[in-house]
Amino acid sequence: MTARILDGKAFAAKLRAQVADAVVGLTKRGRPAPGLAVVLVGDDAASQVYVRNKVKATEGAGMRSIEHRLPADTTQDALLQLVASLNDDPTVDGILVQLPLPRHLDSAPVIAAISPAKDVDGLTIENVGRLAAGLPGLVPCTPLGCMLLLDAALGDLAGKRALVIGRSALVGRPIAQLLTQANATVTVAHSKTRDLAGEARRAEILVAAIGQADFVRGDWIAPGATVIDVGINRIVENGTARLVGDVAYDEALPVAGAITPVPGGVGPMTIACLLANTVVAAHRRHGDVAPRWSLKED
Ligand SMILES: NC(=O)C1=CN([C@@H]2O[C@H](COP(=O)(O)OP(=O)(O)OC[C@H]3O[C@@H](n4cnc5c(N)ncnc54)[C@H](OP(=O)(O)O)[C@@H]3O)[C@@H](O)[C@H]2O)C=CC1
Ligand SMILES: Nc1nc(=O)c2c([nH]1)NC[C@@H]1CN(c3ccc(C(=O)N[C@@H](CCC(=O)O)C(=O)O)cc3)C=[N+]21
Ligand SMILES: [Mg+2]
Repeated sequence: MTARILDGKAFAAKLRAQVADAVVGLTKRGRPAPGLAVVLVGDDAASQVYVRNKVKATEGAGMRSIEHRLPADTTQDALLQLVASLNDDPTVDGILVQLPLPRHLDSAPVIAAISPAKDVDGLTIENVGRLAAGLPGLVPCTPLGCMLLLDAALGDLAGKRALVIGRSALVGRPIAQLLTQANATVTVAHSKTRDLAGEARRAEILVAAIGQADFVRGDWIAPGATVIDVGINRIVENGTARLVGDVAYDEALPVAGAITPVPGGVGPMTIACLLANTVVAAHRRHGDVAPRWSLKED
């Protein structure tokens, strides 16, 4: 047996097409094309990849991309001022500040400065609270992408045992909340978890968001489980660099029922969801009913 490969690139293309349709709809009602502003301070490697792919996708969907690349020695005040000006800019519907910031900057006040209505990363206290309370808001892109993939792969998740490895504000925690909302039975593991392999073996859905190359081994995976590999790890082998996930993919392939590859899995979905969130934010700002996204076969 070999796992069904969940082709994130293909699913993301489908979502981007839905986003592009929604942009056409907005334009037909006389609304401006949605604008997405990205702020990158310094030169974090994972963020560089993200920004590059994002600019292309934004323009491909008929949206406007606004890029602010600031030097690594940018001051906290300058960054806060930039965020304030993006909040006030009527041509900007979504604001994303790339994390991590250089060490001399404090991310909490920067995130707090983002208008919740433009917070397409879903990181402000307002949107975190809305997700926790089950109220509509803006949901972080990677968790949203994982849920769309799971919905397409499995349909109803009610009663399924899910393990999320990782509890970050950007990835692990919101994924666990969305899985709970979808009626899965959710366990959250982290660096203090005892017998992680044992926890993993019980999971029908396994989400790895750790940041360690090939950390989850093949014999941790329950036969037939659905594996969502969020990790983006750059490794150098025989002098050449490549991206690998948090799951030992070759070991997992003969055991899992379905699996996302890296690259080509969750990453492209994150970008498509960023566009989707920006279009949702634009609809709400204009008082229009926001679209709903689904990648299920129809
Ligand atoms: N595909 C995509 O679109 C995206 C991919 N990523 C990638 O996903 C990965 C995770 O990102 P992020 O959540 O931001 O990372 P963080 O470093 O913020 O969080 C990592 C989490 O993994 C846990 N962890 C670390 N080591 C272990 C271990 N040995 N055993 C069990 N748990 C462990 C940590 O536990 P503790 O809390 O106890 O420290 C923490 O909760 C990274 O590779 C990142 O590059 C991130 C965003 C988007
Ligand atoms: N505020 C904030 N929000 C984020 O969501 C955020 C962030 N900061 N900082 C950096 C991480 C990392 N991240 C990625 C998203 C997509 C790809 C991606 O497109 N990956 C593709 C392409 C890889 C390639 O081009 O080689 C893939 O996996 O197939 C990668 C990495 C978002 N992050
Ligand atoms: Mg990927």
